[in-house]
Amino acid sequence: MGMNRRTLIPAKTGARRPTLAKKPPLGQSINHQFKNSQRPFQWPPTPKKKIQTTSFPQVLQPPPYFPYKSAFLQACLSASVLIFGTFTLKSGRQSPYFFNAGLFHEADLLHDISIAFAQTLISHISLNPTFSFDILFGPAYKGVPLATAVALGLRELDPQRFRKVQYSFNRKEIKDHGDGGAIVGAPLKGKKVVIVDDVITAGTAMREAVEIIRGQGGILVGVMVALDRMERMRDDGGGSAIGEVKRQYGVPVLSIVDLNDLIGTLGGTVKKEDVRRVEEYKRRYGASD
Ligand SMILES: O=P(O)(O)OC[C@H]1O[C@H](OP(=O)(O)OP(=O)(O)O)[C@H](O)[C@@H]1O
Ligand SMILES: O=C(O)c1cc(=O)[nH]c(=O)[nH]1
Repeated sequence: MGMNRRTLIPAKTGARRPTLAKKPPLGQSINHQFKNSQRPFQWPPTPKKKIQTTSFPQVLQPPPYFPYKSAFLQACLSASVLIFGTFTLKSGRQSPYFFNAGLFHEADLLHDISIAFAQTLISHISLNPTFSFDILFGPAYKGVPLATAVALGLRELDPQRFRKVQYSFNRKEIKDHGDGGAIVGAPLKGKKVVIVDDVITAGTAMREAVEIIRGQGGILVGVMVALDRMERMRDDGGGSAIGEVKRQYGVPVLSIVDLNDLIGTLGGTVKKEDVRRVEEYKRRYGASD
């Protein structure tokens, strides 16, 4: 999100898509793989009684492992959500790779990302049982379908617990007619808010989203992105964008995957030169604190 959006510039030679040996069969979603893996998914436990809110008073068992991470990366590569070339980012940095969440534009893929996000949040809750939230907030634009989809993904994985989970998002331009205003969806006032977005790079979009949420009377309790690019907030050094958000707002920052997960998956699927450029970029802008 953000008003000073820079142009996405593909390389002169065109963005390169990774070559995959085999596209996962249609319908073999992350959830399917999760359900059919050797160590079956044990989340959620069947609740004994109906819970109307998204508070988590009891101690819950964490999922035993996280196979959705690699399944999610596979889905990203298959759908060319992850591309290689030269791209100008919102921060102005020239990146050798780009995560285009706009390409999760088919029901099957949107379902995959919604389940991966939901599993990420549920895993966090299971390890931090006092954590609670009321509403998901998706910063315009790419955060909009993501927050909406995550609400559905949570409801799918645990309908008892998440059937009342809410979502909202902002308009980049304030509407002056009809329903008007800058926020669409459930009101934020007095609610505990989790931001859902595609990536965090330098953290500018997150800070902008927090301003909007606070301006609406919401209380930020967490941040969740599909990809943590593990970059510094400032070009000239200092801590990571995620670290700065954690320190500044005192909230957890979750990601389905991060740059290290990504690099670990690239071998054999993309050109060696692309991997080298990503590693070089990481040396220049990378931070993990
Ligand atoms: O951490 P940062 O350095 O702020 O960069 C990441 C942000 O940049 C992109 O948003 P952008 O404003 O480009 O727009 P979009 O969602 O409308 O595509 C992306 O969707 C993130 O929100
Ligand atoms: O930093 C950005 O602007 C950015 C990076 C990325 O990988 N994907 C995206 O949509 N924006």
